[in-house]
Amino acid sequence: MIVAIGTKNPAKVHAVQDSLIREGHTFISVKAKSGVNGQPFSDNETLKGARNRAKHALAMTGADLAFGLEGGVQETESGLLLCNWGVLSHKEGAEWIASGAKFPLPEQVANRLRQGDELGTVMADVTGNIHTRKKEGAIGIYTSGWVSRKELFAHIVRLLYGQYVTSLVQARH
Ligand SMILES: O=P(O)(O)OP(=O)(O)OP(=O)(O)OC[C@H]1O[C@@H](n2cnc3c(O)ncnc32)[C@H](O)[C@@H]1O
Ligand SMILES: [Mg+2]
Repeated sequence: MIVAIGTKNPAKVHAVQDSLIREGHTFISVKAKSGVNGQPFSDNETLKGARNRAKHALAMTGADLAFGLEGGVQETESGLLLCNWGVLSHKEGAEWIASGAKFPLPEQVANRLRQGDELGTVMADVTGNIHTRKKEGAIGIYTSGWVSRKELFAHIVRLLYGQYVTSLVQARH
């Protein structure tokens, strides 16, 4: 099967490829538009970005399945939480969704986002490395490496793919 991934960000691409390594699929990664703000500010907007990326990746490649993975933030009473969403779209129209683990960003980082900066830019300033969003990510920095951005997306990928496999099993009964 051909599996598309709606991004060129290696943290996301490797999350898909490594998680599904034993499935024998062919992967194509394409820069797919999210159609939402560069820095989504709610669960809904982040999910919408993931869905748009999955749909666009399917259309751009003619693949059988496509992953859309999107990062955003969500304002809560306990601070600004990093949130991540994924959508897996099948060419026949079926779709599965899943979100990732959440944690609060430090207040000084959260305040820059509230003022309009993107997290990728803020993390580049904090770490002095413009590639942080493609590597360990904010989650890697603020957990001292205990959870990386790739691991976070890998969990979402397994939640999505597992739901897809379950639908195949159920279709046989
Ligand atoms: O190339 P794409 O797939 O767009 O990857 P991205 O890193 O821009 O990721 P998103 O668009 O999904 O994330 C929205 C914004 O949040 C940033 N971001 C999200 N999670 C991050 C993390 O863990 N570390 C650093 N920046 C992060 C990201 O750089 C964007 O500014
Ligand atoms: Mg982006």
